[in-house]
Amino acid sequence: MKSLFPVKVKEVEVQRRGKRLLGPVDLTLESNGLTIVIGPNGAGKTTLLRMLHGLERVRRGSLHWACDEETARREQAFVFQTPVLLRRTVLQNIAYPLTIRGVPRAEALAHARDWATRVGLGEVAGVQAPRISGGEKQKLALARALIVSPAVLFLDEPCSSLDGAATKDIEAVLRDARSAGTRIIMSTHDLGQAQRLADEVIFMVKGRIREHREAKQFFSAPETAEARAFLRGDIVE
Ligand SMILES: Nc1ncnc2c1ncn2[C@@H]1O[C@H](COP(=O)(O)OP(=O)(O)OP(=O)(O)O)[C@@H](O)[C@H]1O
Repeated sequence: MKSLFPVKVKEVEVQRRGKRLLGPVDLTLESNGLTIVIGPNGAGKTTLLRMLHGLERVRRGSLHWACDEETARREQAFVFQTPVLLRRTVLQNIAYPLTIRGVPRAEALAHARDWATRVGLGEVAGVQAPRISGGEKQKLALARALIVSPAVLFLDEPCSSLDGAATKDIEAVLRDARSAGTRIIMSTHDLGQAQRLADEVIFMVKGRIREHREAKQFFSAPETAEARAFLRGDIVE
């Protein structure tokens, strides 16, 4: 399969009801590393991820993956901050992306069972998905995204309402996915999580990318005054 990377974003703007939510943004993402998007509330982190995933209408500028559009679309998965679950069992939810791709039911469920165990949902595999806890729902969403081995995985604050144990489990699954070759791009409010996971950081303020750098450099010597203030814990507007 042809690589999706580099993906090139040139002067992209996203607007809603005449208000600019994002941009203009220039960004090139290479094929390696885990990218963490950080910045104050309302900085445009979610909109950036949605734009890259093709969920936002790009009003100005261009977005190009290195492959054809159909491959790019097929090879991406997105884990939303509040996962949408089917009113079925945990196992059936995890198997769903395979069943809609025509994988035989027994095979899809066997694969889903494997994923349920990997993300720590083995015990609740037969429970109706709406009844599981918030942390378990995020694990389900992650397993359901990873079961198709996407080339790219977007996650929008996947641990925002989770306790330490669930966060630790999810970070372990993400590290494994990265080692297995999935290119991860995720937003977080949690600076500790950003430091634990990031290979590179995108720092946003007011719909613009202010820094895009290797994580160690960003955290040890941020270039902009806004990033320095943000890392100190000051309010950045
Ligand atoms: N559906 C919408 N209609 C109008 N404005 C919106 C909509 N969704 C988001 N916005 C605005 O767009 C801007 C960027 O929002 P976005 O959710 O991308 O930021 P964020 O950095 O992810 O924020 P947070 O950290 O609070 O999740 C914000 O000013 C937000 O109020």
